[in-house]
Amino acid sequence: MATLEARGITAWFGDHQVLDRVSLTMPAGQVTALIGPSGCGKSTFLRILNRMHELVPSASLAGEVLLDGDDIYDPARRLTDARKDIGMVFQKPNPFPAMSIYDNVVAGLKLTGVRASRDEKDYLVERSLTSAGLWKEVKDRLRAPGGGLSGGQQQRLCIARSLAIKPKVLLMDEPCSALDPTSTRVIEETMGELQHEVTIVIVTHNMQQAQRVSQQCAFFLASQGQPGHIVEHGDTEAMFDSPIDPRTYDYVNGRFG
Ligand SMILES: Nc1ncnc2c1ncn2[C@@H]1O[C@H](COP(=O)(O)OP(=O)(O)OP(=O)(O)O)[C@@H](O)[C@H]1O
Repeated sequence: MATLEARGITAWFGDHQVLDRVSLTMPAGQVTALIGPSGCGKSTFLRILNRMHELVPSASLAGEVLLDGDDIYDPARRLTDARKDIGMVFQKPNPFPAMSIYDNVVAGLKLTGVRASRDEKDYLVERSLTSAGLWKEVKDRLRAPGGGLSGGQQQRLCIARSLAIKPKVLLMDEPCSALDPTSTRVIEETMGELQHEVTIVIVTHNMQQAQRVSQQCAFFLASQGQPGHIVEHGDTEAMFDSPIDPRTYDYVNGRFG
């Protein structure tokens, strides 16, 4: 578990500036929700937090991302270290469909250069699936393909896959938007339990979800000619009950976006 701090993040795709000097502290052991209308740069910001932004050829950025004080963009740090410490779960569950549930969970180990014995893997699979709230449902069919699970189970499998490499931070980009309400509830409960072992940052369009799962919240906005920036951030309860900026009030009350 670690505190993630973005300082003065400005981002471009080619000459299109999409973020302007975004600074935000995402405290250890808490869930931070990033909210705001479509296109205001939430996903771009999230992808900057684990160095995925640089995978887009036209992308560039300025600013710093500090993980417990260490800049993840420091040239002396390896890219794989940032990815190992800061995991990501995407909108659409993306397990390897033909691979077994077991192998899906341990799939990230090789990629990050972690060697593990059979016993260690067995332990890691049970631990990660338990943390992701999926163990009881799959413990008798660990050799069945991951693609055979329901959408909600697949998303929890992806969470387990991320947890297996023991990240300090877990980034979640609209993790429930492809799921039904029951699966959404299960993922939200899982997040509540996970936050004691990993710092969570979630992008969500669902205001009720932001209120249910997060303790911190940041409202992003982009407007004509103005790149995405944070209008207001702070305690989730305060942001929803007594926002300072009228645009935050309008957004959290469903008046635009
Ligand atoms: N790969 C890309 N190449 C060029 N422009 C991009 C790329 N990805 C995003 N953008 C642009 O960057 C801006 C911010 O997009 P981003 O996806 O970060 O916003 P968002 O707030 O996450 O939106 P949504 O809520 O719809 O997912 C948009 O103008 C978008 O068109």
